[in-house]
Amino acid sequence: MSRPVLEVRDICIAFGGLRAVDGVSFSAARHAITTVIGPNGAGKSTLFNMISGALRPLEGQVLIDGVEMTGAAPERVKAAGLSRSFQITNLFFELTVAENLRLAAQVLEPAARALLPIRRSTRARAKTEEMLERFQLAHRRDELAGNLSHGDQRRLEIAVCLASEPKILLLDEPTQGMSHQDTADTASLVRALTADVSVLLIEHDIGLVMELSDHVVVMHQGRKLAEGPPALVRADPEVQAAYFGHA
Ligand SMILES: Nc1ncnc2c1ncn2[C@@H]1O[C@H](COP(=O)(O)OP(=O)(O)OP(=O)(O)O)[C@@H](O)[C@H]1O
Repeated sequence: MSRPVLEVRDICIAFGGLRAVDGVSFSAARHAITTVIGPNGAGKSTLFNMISGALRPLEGQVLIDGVEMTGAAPERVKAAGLSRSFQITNLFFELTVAENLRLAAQVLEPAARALLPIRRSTRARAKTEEMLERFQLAHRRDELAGNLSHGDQRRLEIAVCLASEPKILLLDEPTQGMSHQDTADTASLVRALTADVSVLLIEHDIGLVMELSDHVVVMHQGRKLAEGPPALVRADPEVQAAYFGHA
């Protein structure tokens, strides 16, 4: 079995007296979708914040592709191959769809070319075209990102995260606030992403969790309650009691 793309070992953090994440360990396999679920306040966002470098853990380790990244600044974690979608806040609303993508893809250019005119950035331009096609945004390429529908903005946000060719993509409720059709389209897009990238997802919609996930990690009150394939996790009586409100 190949080395997991992400390993979290016995990670902890406290806010005042509250152990918001308390001794959580799990691995995310390459080219798979690993989903973290749990009731409100379970510690999911705090866990993501420690993985992406926004918060420094009190104890434990985070390894990306075998390299220790515990407590590293978000820029270093990003350079190590982790990209995080902050819903739509990574977008520049006053720039066009294509410009948003080209900016994100600019990191693919060798440093020596960084100051050359944009028309010479061949890799960034090719990546922009690829993302426009793949995310069905080509017809909106010259539209300002701020003018897109909510669903298109969320799709552009994921495309922007992917444009830098990360190894692992953290997505926090990618379909939140989307229409039924946009949710279905985005779910199949996320599924297709695993050809290039490993996905770590926070998702509340249990239907989507079951449909998309290869592996599910259940959190409850800061701790890991269970993990495994989606159907097994869903059938677990402890998970039923804590998450679905019945035993
Ligand atoms: N910066 C902070 N300072 C103090 N307490 C915090 C802070 N961030 C999170 N918490 C607390 O830590 C616990 C875990 O919160 P977290 O946001 O990680 O949960 P969550 O599972 O992401 O919840 P939700 O599904 O509602 O987003 C909660 O009790 C929350 O109030």
